[in-house]
Amino acid sequence: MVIAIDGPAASGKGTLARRLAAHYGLPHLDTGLLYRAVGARCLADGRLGDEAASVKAAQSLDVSVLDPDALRTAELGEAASVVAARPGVRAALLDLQRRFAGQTGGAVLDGRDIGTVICPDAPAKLFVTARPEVRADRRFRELVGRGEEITYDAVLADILKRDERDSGRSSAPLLKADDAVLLDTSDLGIEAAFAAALAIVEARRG
Ligand SMILES: Nc1ncnc2c1ncn2[C@@H]1O[C@H](COP(=O)(O)OP(=O)(O)OP(=O)(O)O)[C@@H](O)[C@H]1O
Ligand SMILES: Nc1ccn([C@@H]2O[C@H](COP(=O)(O)O)[C@@H](O)[C@H]2O)c(=O)n1
Repeated sequence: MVIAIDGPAASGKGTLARRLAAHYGLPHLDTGLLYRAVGARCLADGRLGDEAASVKAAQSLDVSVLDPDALRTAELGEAASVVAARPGVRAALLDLQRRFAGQTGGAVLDGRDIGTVICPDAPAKLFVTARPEVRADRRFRELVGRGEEITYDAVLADILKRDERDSGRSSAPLLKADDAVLLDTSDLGIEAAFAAALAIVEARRG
């Protein structure tokens, strides 16, 4: 079974994707890490503004060496969102995501365009969201917990800016697929959100 999970930044989709993958014994791909890795390469080369360089970075991405801890910074979230708006970057990362989803037994993928572009035929699709202030608070606590020096206001501003860029781009914008189930986790703790997500997937399985 393929489970496709989309939603805006820090909505909790990765947490739910990991929990669902563990529950069903499926492999999980956090597709945001791919764009973060491309953004990181471009930043390191001083070429974030260079579209051709970002496409090349995406084409030569080695997914076996992705370091989630190093990639989950606020700076790389922003860089990822910049390169992710470029059609050539998205095209370069399409096949590997589809191959991952096509594994025997299925997979869980989370991102922005999983239900709309990468796995349009997935039987179970969730669109996970939460109010921006709630998402900012969760992400602020996470980043501070990991030692980043950042303010709540800066995190909220980053989230709003990324939401706007991700939703407004012409190539694979952040969108709820018509057949995705909306799950607002604003007033749900992690366990309650997982129970709700599991119920949605079970209903689709049945
Ligand atoms: N329902 C919840 N209640 C409280 N905290 C949550 C909940 N879901 C997730 N979190 C916490 O919020 C933060 C963001 O969650 P997560 O990384 O799953 O979001 P995401 O949508 O995958 O983010 P991104 O798009 O940036 O990858 C994490 O610190 C996570 O532990
Ligand atoms: N399927 C995807 C996944 C991610 N992006 C872009 O990457 C940025 C970082 O993603 P996180 O999930 O790690 O926050 C995100 O803001 C998007 O711009 C994407 O376009 N498609």
